[in-house]
Amino acid sequence: MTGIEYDDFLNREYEPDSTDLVCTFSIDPAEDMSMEAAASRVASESSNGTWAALHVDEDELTHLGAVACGMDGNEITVAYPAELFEVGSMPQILSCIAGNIMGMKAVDAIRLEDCEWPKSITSGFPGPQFGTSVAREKLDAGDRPILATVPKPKVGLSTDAHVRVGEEAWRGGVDLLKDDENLTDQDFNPFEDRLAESLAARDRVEEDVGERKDYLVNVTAETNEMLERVDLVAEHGGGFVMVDIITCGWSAVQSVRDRCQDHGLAIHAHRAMHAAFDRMDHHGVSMRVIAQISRLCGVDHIHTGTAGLGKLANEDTPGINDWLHGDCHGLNPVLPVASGGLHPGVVDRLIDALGTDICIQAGGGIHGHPDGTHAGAKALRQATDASLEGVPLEEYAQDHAELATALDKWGAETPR
Ligand SMILES: O=C(COP(=O)(O)O)[C@H](O)[C@H](O)COP(=O)(O)O
Ligand SMILES: [Mg+2]
Repeated sequence: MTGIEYDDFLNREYEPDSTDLVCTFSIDPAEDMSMEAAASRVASESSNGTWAALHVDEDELTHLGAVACGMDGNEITVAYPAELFEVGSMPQILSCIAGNIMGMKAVDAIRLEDCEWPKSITSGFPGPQFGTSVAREKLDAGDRPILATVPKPKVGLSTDAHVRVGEEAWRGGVDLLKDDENLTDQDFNPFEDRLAESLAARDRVEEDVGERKDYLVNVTAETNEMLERVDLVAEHGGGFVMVDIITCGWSAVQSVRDRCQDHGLAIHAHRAMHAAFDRMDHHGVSMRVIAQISRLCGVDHIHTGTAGLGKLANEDTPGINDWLHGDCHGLNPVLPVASGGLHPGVVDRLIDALGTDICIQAGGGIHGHPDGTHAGAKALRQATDASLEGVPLEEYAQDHAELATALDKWGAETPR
């Protein structure tokens, strides 16, 4: 028997091995705490320790205890043994690495900034079924960014109006119609009517324009209901579902991912409520980690911001997108979605900042076009084509009237 105390969770000499989950936190220790004291409490509470000294078999301590092993300024590194984690359970992992420690008195603030995921953990998760390949497997976008639009007003349109807006946008050149995060199954626009009528319109447009189109229908609901909605999407011939991944929760996301595998459906992840975790730069869970978790759970698209060119608070969009595109023990890459305040006049800078393996999503930047949705969609497509051809937007606009009108209205401003 040996005693476990906080000091047992601190070892500056420890070198994480390839099976450890290595997490980087930034912490503000409480006034009376040294960095070491705070770091050891973080490692203890997030693995197998508690506030009181315990008397246990030495093996239990060494096998399941996390180790605070790095300290650099206010950043600490904590290594977790893989055996601490249940295979394939994102809720269980988060109850460790982003659980009680978020509210500890030992720290005034703590933020989970980044994780290095070992194969022993990633192999318990499916990862994306399609990821970036949706551009070619489900759509005809080739190597250009996928273009998507969300009808506005975000809720309140009747089913007919919603479908009409979608049809105009598809015909104008966007690939994907998307529901907004708070449109699900309300009386003014019931889920199944909207699904059936939107997909019927999609089929008509595809026939006429000769390009594949699809619909990101928001299936978000209580989990069993959500799975039924996923089945309905497959029955009606849809290729994608959209899920509000934070508000419905990780366990529900895992269930949806399983069901989508049965039907060959791709998952568009909307991140509404993420800012409750990631907006503070000194506390919470970073968007980078939320994106990592989402990839493990198997979403195909995820919103990662606009590199400062849109309406929402800024974050490290290029860094997150690089991670989503990069290798992660063979999991498919995820397609990052840039959304929030985008319009044709910022598309050139967006592609410069984020490359072409992205989805560009615009709501107001299409439907707010002075000549309406069809012209707005054309302008977004023209801005994308111009950027890929390396032609300045103003020059391209000389013989593309819809883009010219959009640039007259919004210029290159980034909205607030
Ligand atoms: O409705 C929109 C965009 O509409 P618009 O194009 O009219 O601004 C999206 O839900 C949010 O912007 C998502 O933001 P994020 O991608 O940051 O989660
Ligand atoms: Mg929205």
